[in-house]
Amino acid sequence: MRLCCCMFAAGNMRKMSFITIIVSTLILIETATSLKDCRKKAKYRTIDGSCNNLRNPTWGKSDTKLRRLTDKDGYPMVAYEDGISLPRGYPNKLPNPRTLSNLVSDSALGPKNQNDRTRTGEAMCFGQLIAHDVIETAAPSDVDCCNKMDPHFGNIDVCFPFDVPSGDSCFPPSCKNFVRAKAATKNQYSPAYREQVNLITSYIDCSFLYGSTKSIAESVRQPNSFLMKIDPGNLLPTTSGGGCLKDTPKVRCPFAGDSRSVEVPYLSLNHLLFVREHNRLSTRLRKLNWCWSNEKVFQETRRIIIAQVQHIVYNQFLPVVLDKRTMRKFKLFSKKWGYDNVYNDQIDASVFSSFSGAAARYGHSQIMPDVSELKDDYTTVITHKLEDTFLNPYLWQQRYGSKVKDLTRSIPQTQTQKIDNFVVDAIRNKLFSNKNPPGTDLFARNIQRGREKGLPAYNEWRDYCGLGKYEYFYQFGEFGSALASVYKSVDDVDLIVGGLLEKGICGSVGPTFACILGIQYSRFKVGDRFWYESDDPQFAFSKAQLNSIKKATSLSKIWCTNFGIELIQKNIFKRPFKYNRLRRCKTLQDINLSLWKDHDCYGWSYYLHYGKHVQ
Ligand code: HEM
Ligand SMILES: [Ca+2]
Repeated sequence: MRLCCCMFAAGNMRKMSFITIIVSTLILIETATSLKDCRKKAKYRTIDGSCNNLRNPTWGKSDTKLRRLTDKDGYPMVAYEDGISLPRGYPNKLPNPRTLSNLVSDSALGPKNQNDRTRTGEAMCFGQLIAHDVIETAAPSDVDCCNKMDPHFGNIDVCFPFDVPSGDSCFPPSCKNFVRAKAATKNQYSPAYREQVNLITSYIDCSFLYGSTKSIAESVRQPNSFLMKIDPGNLLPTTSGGGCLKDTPKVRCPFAGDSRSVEVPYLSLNHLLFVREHNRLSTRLRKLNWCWSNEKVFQETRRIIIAQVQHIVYNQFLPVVLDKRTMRKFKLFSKKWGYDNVYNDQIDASVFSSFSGAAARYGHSQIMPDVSELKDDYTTVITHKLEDTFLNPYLWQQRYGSKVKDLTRSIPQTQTQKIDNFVVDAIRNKLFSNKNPPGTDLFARNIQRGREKGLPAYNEWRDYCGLGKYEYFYQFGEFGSALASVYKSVDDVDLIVGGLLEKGICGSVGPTFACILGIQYSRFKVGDRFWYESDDPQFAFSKAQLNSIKKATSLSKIWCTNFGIELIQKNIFKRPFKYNRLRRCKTLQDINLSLWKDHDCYGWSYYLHYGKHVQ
């Protein structure tokens, strides 16, 4: 057994190049079996992301495996303790995650004011929405790993709970439940190591709005219509059951294209934004092109909304996450005008594990401690503690959504927390405390998640990114000695811990996370056949339409139009300063939908009215 462990020690396993060969074989086999199902000339994306890549139709599809990057020698970036499935450091080679969380991410250890000087609350909220467009790792929800009576208790394949050590300032010594992400089912072509499953489409395709499966896609749409379902008050539609707080009246739990929409009000409001935008644009398209079928109006609207979101992500959102050099290095900005044929069918856009398990979670450090309302005088503020709002739709649902305007007026005016190693108490000490008291610690969970997913340690990623490994703890800066007190080696430091301790340029993420995010966001773009700047005649926008999307799309305009906000700055992710001052909503440009006027409809209309068909 000992021998076996040595053989498969985390580092050694990466030297097993046959795994890479097996992975590529697997992909080819998947391709061969499902290519025939693809409609090669389809104008619209499939809901589940299949057939985006015509050579490998399952790339980026929902309900497929997460990927691993391969290092320069072609070995996968994976680091299970036994090389196959045991969490990195298992059973006790690495520090307790809660101890680490207390040592490096307790906001009491940081400066008094941890607000970001330039970024707004929406920089955080939209970050979560986009994270929920690309990744939802499958995990069982009904297991209690701290309960001896649970059939999975003590089974490391399923359970990986952690202890709260004595002397904790918030929790009594106790066991914290932690269930491992579901292992993907294996077949003869699978890699030897455990892999996880992404339940949603990896593409930036607004699956948070339209769903990643046929059944969700159907349930969010109004039957026989081009519209999305809404509730009275123009709110998210509701259902009985769902993941809401148990005090929520039985039939009032909201649902959306992604199952996590009710996690926090910030997120629900962002979901609501795009439901409203879909209904706004589709209603206008229907008026413009009365001869289109409901399905055509729906799909054309979907295509425009996805283009808007892709444009916002790459030109407005990512620049507040990544420094300019990284944006340029990975060619993330769109071209100012016209088409840009970036598509490369060799690039797999599927999410890889260290993106979802660590780097893309940078946003947890940005979460603000309050949800606030801002009245229309733009000075009166009412705040609600974040911990009272988890899984609770009451705030924005009450009185047919009467508070939606005040809540959404506030988000672009509040400051987000800095991207750093500190995490607010609501998230680190009270996560879901209103559902399962006394709650849990999201930072500790992130550490535990990285280990159970076999993510290579921080230093491996520094090496991968060409940044050079750290040799001494002092290189981690002010928290180096805290790390030295619990880790045995610099090489052991967890990716999420080291990544968030790095300082980025002008408040963006540090170099290791910039590298991981840069690679993944480049793949989302270059690996997406339906990328909005494509000139593929099968589905491309006309040049005029594309230029209108580029020129007139801003999240600020979509926000103020759909929420009825009077004043907003042009760049919603940055606070209103000199060059980004507050202005009237109507002064911001809107997409020019008349460019979607279908002259065929007008020909028919003329024919019906005047008995003569003109083209
Ligand atoms: C606003 C409050 C937020 C809450 C309450 C929250 C909560 C959570 C929770 C409970 C998880 C699962 C943790 C685990 O067990 O592994 C999670 C995962 C994640 N979060 Fe957040 N989060 C928030 C905001 C954000 C933001 C702002 C971002 C990014 C900018 C983000 C990115 C992610 C990512 C990428 C994952 C991994 C998803 C997966 O693999 O399924 N979250 N979050
Ligand atoms: Ca998606």
